[in-house]
Amino acid sequence: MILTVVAGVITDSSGRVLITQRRADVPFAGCWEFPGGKLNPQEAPLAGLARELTEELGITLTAAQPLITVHHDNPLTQRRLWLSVYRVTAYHGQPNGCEGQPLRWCDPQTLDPAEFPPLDRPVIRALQLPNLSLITPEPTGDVAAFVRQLERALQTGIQLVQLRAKSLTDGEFAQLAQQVSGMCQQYSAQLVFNRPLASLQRGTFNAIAHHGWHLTAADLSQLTQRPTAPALLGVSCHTAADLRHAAQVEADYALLSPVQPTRSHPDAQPLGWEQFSQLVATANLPVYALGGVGREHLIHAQQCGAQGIAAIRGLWRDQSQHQATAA
Ligand SMILES: Nc1nc2c([nH]c(=O)n2[C@H]2C[C@H](O)[C@@H](COP(=O)(O)OP(=O)(O)OP(=O)(O)O)O2)c(=O)[nH]1
Repeated sequence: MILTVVAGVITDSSGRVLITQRRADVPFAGCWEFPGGKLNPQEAPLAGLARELTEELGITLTAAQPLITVHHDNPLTQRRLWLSVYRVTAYHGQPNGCEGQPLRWCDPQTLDPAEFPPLDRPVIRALQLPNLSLITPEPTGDVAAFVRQLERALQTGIQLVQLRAKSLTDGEFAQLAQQVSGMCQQYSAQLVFNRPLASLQRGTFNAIAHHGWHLTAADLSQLTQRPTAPALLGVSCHTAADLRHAAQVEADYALLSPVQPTRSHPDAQPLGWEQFSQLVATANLPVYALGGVGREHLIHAQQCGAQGIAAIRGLWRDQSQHQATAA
């Protein structure tokens, strides 16, 4: 049996999101959740969301966009629950706990998955992650120029940076990472290191503040559970099996590639947007589109269910810089 639940993320003018507490006499009693509920038979998702938000909060929904859809199979009840979460982008009225439920407005970065039903974990991650993810190109020797260009990219609003420098030794990487980490902190951007799993597990870069890990699909396949060390764990995926494994080890997000033909991997067979959306639909974690994409593909990627796009070339220098360089 399939049960479909819709929920809405309502945001106030300072970016805080509204969460509500579940009653004591229902499953997941006392947990916090995003307001919403079960769809009625034949009910369209947005109509169901509008009904639930009126019943629970006394507001009138006028616009919403998909954020993420996640699912859970319960082997005991043989029930699959689909939870589709929308960002509420416009509504009328003032939210109230119409059913006596407590309400809280929270900074998304402070949401604690332990206070929510387990299915909300990827939903919370989706709220905490930006929609653009920069992968740095291979550094070519001039570290100062590399860091300057990174700063320009951060100034365009990049909030998630993957430092990828395959040609550097661990020692060289650590030196560069110190500077990159300082720069990312200055712009409040999240930073992940793309290094072999063994180096990351050895704690080679532990002295460098506040970084997460990014693992290749090959390294992901070595994991049997989420490593305890990084606060943020990103993984590269190319297949449905990779995505399943990423969700099993509770990675925070995946980069799924290549969506389109790309110069960096000319021999790889592109997924195309249709297959990309099919894979994202059951991924159970936030997924970025990677491979031959840039900012101009962001809206399309999100329409395909993605968190956003990840790119090297497409985000390292933005279009205006390209034009300035060309001119
Ligand atoms: N609304 C909501 N439900 C969630 C979230 N996360 C999550 O696992 N769920 C699950 C819990 C429940 O199994 C199911 C929602 O069912 P529910 O019984 O609360 O829905 P409802 O409001 O239609 O309740 P009712 O009228 O039938 O009493 O979805 C979430 O963030 N929001």
